[in-house]
Amino acid sequence: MENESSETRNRARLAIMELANMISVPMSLNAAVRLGIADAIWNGGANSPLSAAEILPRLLLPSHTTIGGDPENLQRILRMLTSYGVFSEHLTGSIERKYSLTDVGKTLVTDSGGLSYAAYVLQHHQEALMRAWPLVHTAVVEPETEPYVKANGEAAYAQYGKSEEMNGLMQKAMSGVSVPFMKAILDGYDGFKSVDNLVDVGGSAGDCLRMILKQFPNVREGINFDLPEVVAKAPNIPGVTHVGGDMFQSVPSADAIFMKVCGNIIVTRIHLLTFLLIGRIFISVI
Ligand SMILES: C[S@@+](CC[C@H](N)C(=O)[O-])C[C@H]1O[C@@H](n2cnc3c(N)ncnc32)[C@H](O)[C@@H]1O
Repeated sequence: MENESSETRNRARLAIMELANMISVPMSLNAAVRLGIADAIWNGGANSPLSAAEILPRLLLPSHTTIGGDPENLQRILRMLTSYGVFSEHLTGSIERKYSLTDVGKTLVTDSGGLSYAAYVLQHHQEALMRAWPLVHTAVVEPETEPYVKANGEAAYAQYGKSEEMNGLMQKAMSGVSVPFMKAILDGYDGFKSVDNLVDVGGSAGDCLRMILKQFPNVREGINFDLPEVVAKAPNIPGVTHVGGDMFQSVPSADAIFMKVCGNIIVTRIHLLTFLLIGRIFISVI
């Protein structure tokens, strides 16, 4: 082993300690969302730098909070997330630190449609997922059963289907991520202009189809295909038919197939899916 006092060893020890404590970053982010810090600072577009004591009365504190909250602990969360680019810290002569939102922080601000990335943050830290993370090592030694199933007794989507709360959070998270993403896609992509009917496989609440149909009136029929429990909760969208089923069994036919997935849940099985499909396929992975 190298000399323990060398610069390289010092940096390595710090790096491993930072990694060991890394959980504090997403947990602080989760806390910031639960408290509604982004909307409080945004304050209808002002985004003026505010101290922790000024932010505190604007937060979503439960009604039983008698002491009005703790500004010091709030500041710890603000400083942690400032290190990761969510907030900007302002030191203006006084010793009081003030915080505004960066572009990253602004993704958590609720828009006029009630959406933001906040639900995505909450969805990724819900209790069932948090129970699975400490079991990741078992995916190596006992790969037959995935950690989520070991922790919760069934697969994630099966569980979402039974729980209104989990299903609702999933749909809200997907809408929050997909609406701005689809705006960006539709700004520069015109591949739907010769499509008459389109099926969105794993379309969740149908936001992507709604936006495609609005921009491309030539798409006369949209089929939002997802698990039966998911489409049962999807809203009515003119021109869109919700169809429930399992994509690994079959998918409804159409001129073209649209598939937007976040992460690798479905991508790992896309090779199987492509055998089931006929027609043009538009796959987007973010
Ligand atoms: C990560 S979400 C993506 C949702 C949507 N495409 C978007 O980008 O906003 C994956 C979607 O696939 C759906 N899904 C998962 N397994 C499925 C299956 N076997 N058959 C049909 N849909 C499925 C889920 O219910 C969920 O709505």
